[in-house]
Order: sequence, then structure tokens, then C-alpha cells
Amino acid sequence: MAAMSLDSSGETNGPYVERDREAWAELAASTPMTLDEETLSRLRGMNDPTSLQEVIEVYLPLTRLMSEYFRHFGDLYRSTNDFLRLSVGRTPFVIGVAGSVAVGKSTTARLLKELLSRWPHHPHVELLTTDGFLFPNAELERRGALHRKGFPESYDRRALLRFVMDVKSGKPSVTAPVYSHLSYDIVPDRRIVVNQPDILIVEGLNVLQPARQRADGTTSLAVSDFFDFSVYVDASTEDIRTWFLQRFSTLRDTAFRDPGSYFRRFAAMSQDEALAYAGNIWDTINGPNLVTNILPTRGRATAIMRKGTNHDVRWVRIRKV
Ligand SMILES: Nc1ncnc2c1ncn2[C@@H]1O[C@H](COP(=O)(O)OP(=O)(O)O)[C@@H](O)[C@H]1O
Ligand SMILES: CC(C)(COP(=O)(O)O)[C@@H](O)C(=O)NCCC(=O)O
Repeated sequence: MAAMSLDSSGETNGPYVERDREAWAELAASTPMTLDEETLSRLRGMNDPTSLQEVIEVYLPLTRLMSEYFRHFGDLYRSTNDFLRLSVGRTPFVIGVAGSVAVGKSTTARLLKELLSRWPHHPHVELLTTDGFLFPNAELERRGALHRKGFPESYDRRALLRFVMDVKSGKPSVTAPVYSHLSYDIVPDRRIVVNQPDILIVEGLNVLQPARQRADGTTSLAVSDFFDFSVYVDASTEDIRTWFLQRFSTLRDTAFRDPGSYFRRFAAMSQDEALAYAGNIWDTINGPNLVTNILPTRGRATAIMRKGTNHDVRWVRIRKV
């Protein structure tokens, strides 16, 4: 730990330590961390946009750090069991992945799932995206929140918390609803099933939100209370807005063309009109949500990954344990 007590400028950084890209990548050089052919071909099969260099220099060291936490919690489990004279099984290790719309949370979460599954004991890793817990459009409309998708109040937070608590307590076959970007709504009668994973990754805009106060002044729990490790994917707001518009543009040429797509009207619009519409979604929904709700949770993460203009991670900030 002593080697990490200074940030990239040589200053201490409160309860955090910061490593610039070069120093972080050196961690990869100092520990043999390799990607086998099978993992590489699976990543290629997923069309992961992350460069190989980025995977090796940034994400492998991150998973290595996660494995330290994983091991530590395993030891703690065993010694607590001994002390309490219990023999309860180890609960799943829960990782939260937070950040703005379009910053790359899904990409990061999918990549982590792939890399973590390749640990030597081949843990069973499951991924949950919180969009499944958005209220259905009809309910959002009833609440006057149809244009607030992604804001904390647009989610059934109680159901999400129940899901994470059930998985964390080792329950078999815990189910969650599914959101479709194609229909822009919750898919009726469809659930995903999570069956006692070793590791659960929970990815979403608001996963680091603190617990809310109840009307009587007491505080409830939040999903972040059950995280053993969390990652905040960070970038400048300007870059994220650009990535949002770029992704919208790509989807216009691909998924929006699907006759079942809620957004098919954008495929028919001119590029300028479509981008003006997307810019408006950013400026009225996703941008304000970032500033008001998401960014304030950044300091709660175990690790902040700060990206540059090309999604290249420029520095990593780790909370001192
Ligand atoms: N590491 C990366 N390298 C290059 N492009 C990336 C990377 N991560 C994400 N992207 C691109 O950025 C956009 C947003 O990523 P995505 O994972 O869909 O974001 P989110 O889940 O946060 O909305 C997508 O177009 C994706 O292809
Ligand atoms: C589905 C999302 C709310 C993200 O959900 P998450 O999985 O991060 O909880 C977001 O990607 C989104 O589509 N926002 C909607 C903005 C709009 O109304 O178009």
C-alpha cells in the first residue's frame, strides 16, 4: 500500500490514491497478466470496442485489484464463521458499475464479466442492468415521469433493492424484469433468472445512490450498501455528450431500422434532424441527470476510471481501504 500513497502529482489525495495511466499500466507489467486466446476470441465475438492495449493495461490490473478484495472477503467470511461457530456459505461478491448514460458502463460491465469468469477458479459471474427496474412506460406516465427515464424516481428502487438483497443472501433463482431499448419499455412477461452466482455485477446510472430518508426521518437501505467493490466510469461531460450523439447516429443506421423499434422514425429523418433530437434528449434528460444525480455519487466508488476523448483511461482513483 505504501507505494500507492501518492497520487500522480505526488500529492496525497484525501481518502483516495490516484495513479495516472502510465503508473497504472506499470501494474500490469509488474504482475504477469495475460489474456488467453479463448478470452480474446470471446471478446472479439462480443464486438467489444475496447482496444487490446486498453484491456491489458487498464482492465486486467483492475480485475487483479478486485481479486484482492474477493480473496480478502473470503478470508473474512471464514474467520467470522469460525468466531460465530457458523458454517454458512459465502455470499456472492457484488460489484457495482456506475456512471452517465453513454460513458461506457455496459461495455465495462460486459468486459469485467468476461475477465472475471476467467479467474483460475472460474467463478460463475452474472450481470444485471438496472434498466429492468425502470417502471413501465404506463406507470411512468401515471407518475408524470415519462421524460425522466434514468432519474432515480423512474426506478422501482424497492424491487431493485430486494433483488440485490436476495442474491446477496444466497437465494436460488432470483428473477428480475427486462427492459428493451427496442420497444423503449419493460418487456411484459419476461424475467431474467440469477442463480447463486459467485459474483454479481450490478450496472446502472444510479447504483451508487445513497439510501433515501423515509417520511419519518429514518433511513432505508440502498443497493450500494451491498457492494463489495464499485467502479465509477468517468469522463468529461462534453466527451460523454459526443459519445451519446455518436451512438445515436450508429443506432440510426442499425437498430432504429428494425420495424419493431420505438425509434424507427429517426431512421427516416435527416442526420441533422436526428442529431438535433438526440442533442435535446441529452440536454433535457441525460445531461441534467448526470449533473444532479450521478456525478455527486462518484466519490462513493471504490475505483474511479477517468476516460479521455477516445475512451482511453487517463487515470484511476482508488479509495484507500
Ligand atoms: N473502451 C471503449 N473503447 C471504445 N469505445 C467505447 C468503449 N466503451 C464504450 N465505448 C462506446 O461508447 C458508447 C457508449 O458505451 P455504452 O457501454 O453503451 O455506454 P452506457 O452503457 O454507459 O450507456 C458506445 O458507442 C460504445 O461502443
Ligand atoms: C435505460 C436508461 C435509463 C439507462 O438505464 P440503466 O440500466 O443505467 O439503469 C438510459 O439508457 C436511457 O435510455 N435513458 C432514456 C432517455 C430517454 O428518455 O430517451
